[in-house]
Amino acid sequence: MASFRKPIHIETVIEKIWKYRKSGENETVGLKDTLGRFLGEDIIATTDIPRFNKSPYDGFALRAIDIKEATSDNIVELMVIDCIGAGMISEKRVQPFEAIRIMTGAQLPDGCDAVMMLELVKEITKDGAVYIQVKKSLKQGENISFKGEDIVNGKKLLEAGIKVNPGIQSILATFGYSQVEVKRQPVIGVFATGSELLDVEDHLAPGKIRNSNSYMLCGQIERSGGKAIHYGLIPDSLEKVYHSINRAIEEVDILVTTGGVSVGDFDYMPIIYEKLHANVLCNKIAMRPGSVTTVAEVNGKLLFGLSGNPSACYVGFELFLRPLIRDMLGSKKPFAKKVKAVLGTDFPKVNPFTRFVRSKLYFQNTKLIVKPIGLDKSGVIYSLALADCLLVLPGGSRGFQAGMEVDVLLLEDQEGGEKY
Ligand SMILES: Nc1nc2c(c(=O)[nH]1)N[C@H]1C(S)=C(S)[C@@H](COP(=O)(O)OP(=O)(O)OC[C@H]3O[C@@H](n4cnc5c(N)ncnc54)[C@H](O)[C@@H]3O)O[C@H]1N2
Ligand code: MOO
Ligand SMILES: [Mg+2]
Repeated sequence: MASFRKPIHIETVIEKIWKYRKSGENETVGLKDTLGRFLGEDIIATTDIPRFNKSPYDGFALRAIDIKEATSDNIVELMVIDCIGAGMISEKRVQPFEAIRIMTGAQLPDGCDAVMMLELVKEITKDGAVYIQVKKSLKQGENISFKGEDIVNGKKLLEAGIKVNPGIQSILATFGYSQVEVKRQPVIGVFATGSELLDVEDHLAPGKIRNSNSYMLCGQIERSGGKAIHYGLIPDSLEKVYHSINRAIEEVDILVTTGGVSVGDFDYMPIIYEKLHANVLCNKIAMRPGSVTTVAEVNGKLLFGLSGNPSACYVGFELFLRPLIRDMLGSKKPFAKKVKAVLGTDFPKVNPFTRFVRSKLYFQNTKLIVKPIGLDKSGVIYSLALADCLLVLPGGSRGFQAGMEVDVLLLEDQEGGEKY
């Protein structure tokens, strides 16, 4: 007989699971392998950037004072005494009315305080010496990239827990990090349970469907920064599911199952939690979809029983597993980022539980508009492919009208939020 389950609030679930979160350890990886990883250490500048005053143009380094009066009617001639490219240093020092030919990126020679672009001067040769004819003046400091203008030595540039993007890889390379401390990726095992399930390569048979949740969950785990172990399928068999879970739980930081958590005859997960002597933290959450999301703890490890219904499974992962994974990766903003948007269409359906509607964001002039996408049923999959956010509609007895301001949780954002 199905037992009554008391729904609990999302915040309470977070509080309960947060007690079992584990801070992730660090590991060292080569710089090329850091993309998408999370920094395990703060990154502090160890030099000024640029390291020296340098030329941003191919041109001539000169003294601004010498060309102060230069105009097209008053051409000033400077003698060119040297030529340097990036990586070269001039040993010469300019005297009045002298210049040094300089290429982009080369260190500005001592005594020079401005750079004139090549295209703006005429070069001539007189008595075997090269001169430039200058037709315009420059201010002191004009056309120079100054030492430290980008980054000052000693500045804290990036905090541990930030996701590495290509720009961060450029910083790491600049400061000589051939090896980088990153957070170890939490390992999350995924089992799909259900006798109706087939593998992707299997031919369809009457009453059967292909397992899509495992692939979706592994993708969600990887999008969150974790490492997924795809354990495959288990039919609805108490013994098989129990033994598979018992074995796998040793190999992972968190174990996720989909299916079999509701009250059906073949929904064995509740009995399996008992058999595992698991501490069930929740088995009904005041949310839609995903109300059957179950979380249990076995010897300090979390076991998530997500719904078999694909959309409920997806939402359960995003609300509870994503923040846990991000937290283990050292993120100070482990939750999905929440923004305000304008509801683009009426949503009359009422529900006592908070609803998370797969939706899409649009810009309309300067306004951010959110519209539900696809069918709002927990068994559907198409909306998952198209959604870039979850529209949050608080539970209650009234529907929602177009034009109302609503909260939206971003699915693809990488910065995150401090809470829901
Ligand atoms: N009498 C009641 N029935 C149901 C209740 C309830 O409260 N009382 N809750 C409903 C809600 S809400 C949900 S959500 C589902 C949860 O079901 P389970 O978590 O037990 O999942 P299953 O029964 O195993 O499967 C549900 C559905 O999802 C399909 N499925 C399962 N696994 C996969 C997979 N890996 N890939 C794709 N699709 C999958 C499965 O074939 C079913 O159609 O229970 C409601 N019932
Ligand atoms: O637990 Mo269900 O997800 O509301 O369809
Ligand atoms: Mg079921």
